[in-house]
Amino acid sequence: MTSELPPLLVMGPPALYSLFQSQNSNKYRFLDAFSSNLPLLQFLQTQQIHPSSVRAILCNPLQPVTADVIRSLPSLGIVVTVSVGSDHIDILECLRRCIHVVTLGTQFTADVADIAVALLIDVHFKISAGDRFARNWGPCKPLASPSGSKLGGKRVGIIGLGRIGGEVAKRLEAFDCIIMYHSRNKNPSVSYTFYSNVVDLASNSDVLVLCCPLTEQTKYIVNKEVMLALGKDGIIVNVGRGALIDEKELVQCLMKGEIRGAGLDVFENEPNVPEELFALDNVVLSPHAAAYTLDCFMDACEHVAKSLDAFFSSKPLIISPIT
Ligand SMILES: O=CC(=O)O
Repeated sequence: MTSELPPLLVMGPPALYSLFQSQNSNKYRFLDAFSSNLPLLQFLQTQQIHPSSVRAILCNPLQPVTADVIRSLPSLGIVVTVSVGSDHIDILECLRRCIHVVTLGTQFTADVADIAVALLIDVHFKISAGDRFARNWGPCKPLASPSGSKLGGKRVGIIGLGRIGGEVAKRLEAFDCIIMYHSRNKNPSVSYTFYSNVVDLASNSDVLVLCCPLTEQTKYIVNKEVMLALGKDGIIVNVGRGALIDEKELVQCLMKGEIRGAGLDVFENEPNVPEELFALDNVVLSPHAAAYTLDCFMDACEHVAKSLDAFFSSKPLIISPIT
């Protein structure tokens, strides 16, 4: 019976799909390529699936959908990713083959913006560092050093004022922060100061929040020059992609006190996190989990289900713009 279901090649950790899988196990035969160590074609062989019968991939940023993967599946017609970003998918190859690429729309926006603000507050007020301190607080220990200054009035430079960046701005305005931004284009519908140059934005900011997609143009958009321009009182928050920052330089700047701190949800070579960061109290780390609530997952599942249903019944797809 299950062998008659259309195969759905799953590329990404099963935990991310378990909810979707539990709701749709009667519709698709789930092929967990992520947990297999075999090359794709060999894996399919072990499942007795011919490559030409795979028409759909469900993926997430932890496993790339490369041109080689796409080329090995001659009937592939859709790649659905449980993410807003699509940098893990070879989009050019998909375009060349007219393969639909479906990303999430607004399902993760609010949670990611909330976590960006949470990371900033944590780094600024040293909440996680204070938590570690409090657990070993003894009568002879000095109090932790004060956190410096108020969050209100801080100049926050947002890199990428899209849906998530806009929500971060809205939240931080409520904390009386002064918002400024860098984006591909100036947004005429907001009054925040626009900087076309990231170094200029950094020199005029106390905090940089990275919310933009990773592309050839944005890789290492925060390099050493930008970090030095931000300066030793500056904080960086990254909820975009690890490779938006030159991570080696970031580690050096944090260790040398050339910037004040960082709140990081994403890393350049996930799941590897630079070990030097573990000993630093001015860093708050999060395992690419900014959109990790059940609510988000339920919304994402609905979107994925609708997209795959539409594809397999040849109906129009709801396609979010690729960012
Ligand atoms: O990383 C998560 C996403 O792109 O949604």
